[in-house]
Amino acid sequence: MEKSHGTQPLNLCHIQKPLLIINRLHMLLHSTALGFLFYYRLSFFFQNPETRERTVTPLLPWLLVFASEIILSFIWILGQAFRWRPISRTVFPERLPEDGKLPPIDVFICTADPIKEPTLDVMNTVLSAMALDYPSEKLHVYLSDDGSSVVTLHGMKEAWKFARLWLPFCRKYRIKCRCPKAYFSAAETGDPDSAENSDLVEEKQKMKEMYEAFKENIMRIRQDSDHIITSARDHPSVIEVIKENTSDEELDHVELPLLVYVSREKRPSHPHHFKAGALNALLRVSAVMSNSPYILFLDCDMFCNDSASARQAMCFHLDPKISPSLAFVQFPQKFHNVSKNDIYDSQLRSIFTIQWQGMDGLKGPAMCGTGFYIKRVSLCRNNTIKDTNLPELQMHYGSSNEFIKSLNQNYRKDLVNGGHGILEETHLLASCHYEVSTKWGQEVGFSYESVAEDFLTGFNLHCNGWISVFCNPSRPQFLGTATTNLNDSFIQGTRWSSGFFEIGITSSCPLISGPLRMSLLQSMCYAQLTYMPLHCMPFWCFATIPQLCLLHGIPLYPKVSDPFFLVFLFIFVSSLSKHLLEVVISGGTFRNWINEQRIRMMKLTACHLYGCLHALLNKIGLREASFLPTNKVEDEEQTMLYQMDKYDFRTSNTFLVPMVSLIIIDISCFIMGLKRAISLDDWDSMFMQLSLSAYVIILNYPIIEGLLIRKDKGRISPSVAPLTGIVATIIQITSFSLLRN
Ligand SMILES: O=c1ccn([C@@H]2O[C@H](COP(=O)(O)OP(=O)(O)O[C@H]3O[C@H](CO)[C@@H](O)[C@H](O)[C@H]3O)[C@@H](O)[C@H]2O)c(=O)[nH]1
Ligand SMILES: [Mn+2]
Repeated sequence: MEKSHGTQPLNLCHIQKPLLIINRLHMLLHSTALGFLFYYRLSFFFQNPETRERTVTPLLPWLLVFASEIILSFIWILGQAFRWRPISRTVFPERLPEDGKLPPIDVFICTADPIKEPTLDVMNTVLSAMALDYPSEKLHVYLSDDGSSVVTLHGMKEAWKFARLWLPFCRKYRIKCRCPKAYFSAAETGDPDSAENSDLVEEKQKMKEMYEAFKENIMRIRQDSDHIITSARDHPSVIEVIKENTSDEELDHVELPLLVYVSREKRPSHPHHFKAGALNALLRVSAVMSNSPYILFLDCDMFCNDSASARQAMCFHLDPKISPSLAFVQFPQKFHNVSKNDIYDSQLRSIFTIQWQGMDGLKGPAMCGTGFYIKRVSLCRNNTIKDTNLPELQMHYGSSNEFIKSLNQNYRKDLVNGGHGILEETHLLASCHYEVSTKWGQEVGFSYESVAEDFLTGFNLHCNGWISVFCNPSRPQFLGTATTNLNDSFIQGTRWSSGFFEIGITSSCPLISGPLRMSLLQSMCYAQLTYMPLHCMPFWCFATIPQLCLLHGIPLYPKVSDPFFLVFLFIFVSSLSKHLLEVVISGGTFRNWINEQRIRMMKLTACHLYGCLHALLNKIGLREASFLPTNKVEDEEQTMLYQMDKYDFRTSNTFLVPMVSLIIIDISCFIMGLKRAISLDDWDSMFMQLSLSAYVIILNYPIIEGLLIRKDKGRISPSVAPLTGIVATIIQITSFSLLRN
């Protein structure tokens, strides 16, 4: 086996043949049906004006519904690019060269708020990263603290002390899950059975006590520093290499990765650009310290669940066939706190099964901010500038000559022995004015143009000819904290929609700049993601226009006796069943499918709408971009509701009002429409519209339940009702006057 590397491949790629065939067949059938639909809609305009008069359908609703169908079909066509060539990959880490030949890795973890992101959990992530199965002299862990909190800094020191005990334990017993919290709380971690090994049982117990002590220390720091208030928005930079000596000789000899605390300078006068700004500061600071050619990015809520990820990523980065153009290896985001029925689709199933596998078969998945190993040069290096042109280099990268030297990959500082003068340099690099009139945030590092910094940065890399791969081994490599309440899901969903849509309305729009710089299919994938929030427009139309027309007896769809009825029926059934198939293929259930349809509808009504609005307002300068971190504190009551599949409606009225108004309109139109259909015996022409309203009502049943039936804390507060009543009435009256015209 030793000799085999070099001859045997480090990774393999398989095309998912059956899925590919099903997908393409479905594309053919569905698009044919869409063709018929367009024919039906268009022929309306060429009808003899006299007959049109008799069909009593006014032009406006017909145009609105047709426009919605066009938008939906357009996004559907873009989405087919994900389904064109799905692939999967296998890796063979045992074929990697010996440890001495492995390249160094930096790990970047970022945290922003010690209240919303509990220090103990952040430290668990830090520990799991320090304990990656990789030579420790080649591993450097950096934590960026945007909250600049003493609790976090002291927490790091405690984590360092605990790592001295924890790492040898993990190495000795080859523990897979090296996040202590997860290891001690899980019933099953996939690790060697302790029943077989009495040493392990004993040591595990001891280790658990040590962990409890570590936990208590962190709690104590928290209490002790309650009175120290640092402003997260106004503070100098703090950079510290964590190193604590003990009196224990033996422990002092345990080899640990370099651990660095970085809190960049922040001043109200300078925009800090949220996470992207924090990551760029880390890129610079780490460049003059360890300057590793590869970097693993982690959010503070995402721990390493398998210590093997670094080696698995290297199976791609060290593969001579793809390595020169490979920018990053993306692992899926998986979550430790997702319930079986997953009512908020917190696991983002579609993205991490269907979409990323599909992009992997093209030029590689988009970047998702956490859980990826990237080549440093792909983020920092601009090959068009000559190494000797210092003024131009400084215009690009800023004034630090040390940083510019680091662009030469062989540059490395001996930090363990002091790294003379380096700490001063890092303060310059982490200062808030360092980036002023440089290319940071534009051509260098993470992009500042969108709050979905990861997505845009990945897109730019693909535009510049880089590729990426998606590595999805059966054991989750990283586990994060998913949002498990409506409020956080909405805040996150709004941020993503606005971030994505922002990109769609800039000059770097995937539809324009994409096809010129990457393959057509790859740019279609990006375009689908950026324009996906636009779904809210057709959705709002479909959930109001046909219903209001129903109320007024205006038919918008073919009669049941018309052959075109079958076309519409087919399109509806075909898209629902394709979604069901995709859910089932990725291990989901019928229940998951319904829940996904449901939450998708809720998100469309509220957060995609606001996302698009925010993006437009940001664009014209009427609003300032914001990145609210999600809440990672476990709330018992909320977790209980989530586990019981009950929506937690304790969210802002701005989200609730549109959702509830829509449902009120639908119900009232459905009842009146039904009455009308019965009295006039007009089923034939109104059947489609009746079914559509029924579908919206059934799917949104939890909202009705939350409004009228539930009595627990998570119900929809009755105070919303008057407001929604007003909104619903206004919509109905305007529509009435419009339709009568
Ligand atoms: O000003 C800020 C704001 C956030 N963060 C960090 O950014 C990370 C992600 O924030 P989180 O609140 O967990 O947001 P999510 O919506 O869960 O993040 C998803 O979406 C982001 C883009 O919107 C990506 O960057 C993330 O990787 C992806 O997991 C966390 O570690 C935060 O500490 C900062 O460092 N500085
Ligand atoms: Mn998160």
